[in-house]
Amino acid sequence: VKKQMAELREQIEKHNYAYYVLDQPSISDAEYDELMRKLMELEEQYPQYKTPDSPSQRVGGAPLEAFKKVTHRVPMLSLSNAFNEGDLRDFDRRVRQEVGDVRYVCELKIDGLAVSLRYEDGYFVQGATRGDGTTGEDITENLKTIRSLPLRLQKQVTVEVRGEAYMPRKSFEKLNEQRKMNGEELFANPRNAAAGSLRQLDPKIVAARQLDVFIYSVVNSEEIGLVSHSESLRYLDELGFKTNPTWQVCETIDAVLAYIEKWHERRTSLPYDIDGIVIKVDAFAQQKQLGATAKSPRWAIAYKFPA
Ligand SMILES: COc1nc2nc(N)nc(N)c2nc1C
Repeated sequence: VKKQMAELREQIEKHNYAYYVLDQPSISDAEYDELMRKLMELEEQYPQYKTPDSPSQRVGGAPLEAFKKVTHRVPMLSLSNAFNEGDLRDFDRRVRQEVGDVRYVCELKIDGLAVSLRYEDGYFVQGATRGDGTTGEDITENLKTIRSLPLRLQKQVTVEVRGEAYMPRKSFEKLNEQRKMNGEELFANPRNAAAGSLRQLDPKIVAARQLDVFIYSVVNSEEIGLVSHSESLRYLDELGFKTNPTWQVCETIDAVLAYIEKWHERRTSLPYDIDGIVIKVDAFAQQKQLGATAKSPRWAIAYKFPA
């Protein structure tokens, strides 16, 4: 039975990955539900074979009294902003003055909320909100309900990663439909809906909100031996995280401006809200040279779309 349950977990997480990370369903919902039912029945009968990474942990346990506080070992900084081409050219000039020739990585800035996820030997052990950058709230149980968040990585590594939890626009519209029917106050936008959902003390409510997450950085990248941001993004894919596939290396600020133009036009075709573009120096050695202020990294900037 123990082996049968391990195989069931493996199978269900494989379908989970295909559906929620690759967006390519591998079995029908009915078959998936049947596998889940079978696993939860066996976990009822043989609790001794239940494991922390079991997909049954995603449906949400008992509501919490309150959220525990979490101190971030590496502060979660916020990005400084650029509002026009001049700001971006100033950023590029300053960076080149300090580090010489440089490559950037451009990414969509998802309009959600920053989260930090810790894994030990490949198992998800804790997830927290940004909070004030130093102290956040432990929302581990709520984050487990996000189907694209792996409960166990493809490698047995101890890693801390950061990303953006968000509510896809379809989930947002469905949620507000329901709230309208129940005469409840509507959420103003997907970002508020995601923040409000992750602050729920009852994980079962969170599970129903159909949140998602994009992972965009490895905190202990040096320890792991990664040398650039683009390499980290590939590493995150290998570990089984959901990363946003639209990132691009840009050798010049003109290429950055072109990327911004492209995604400013295309953003309504995305299934989630973005509020800008993030530009990062790719090489970690150069990021280190540029360092950070108390508030923000000096090797990255967020270009905000005009409201
Ligand atoms: C390096 O720090 C960051 N990187 C980011 N990257 C993306 N794509 N989106 C963000 N919101 C973001 N936020 C921060 C603080």
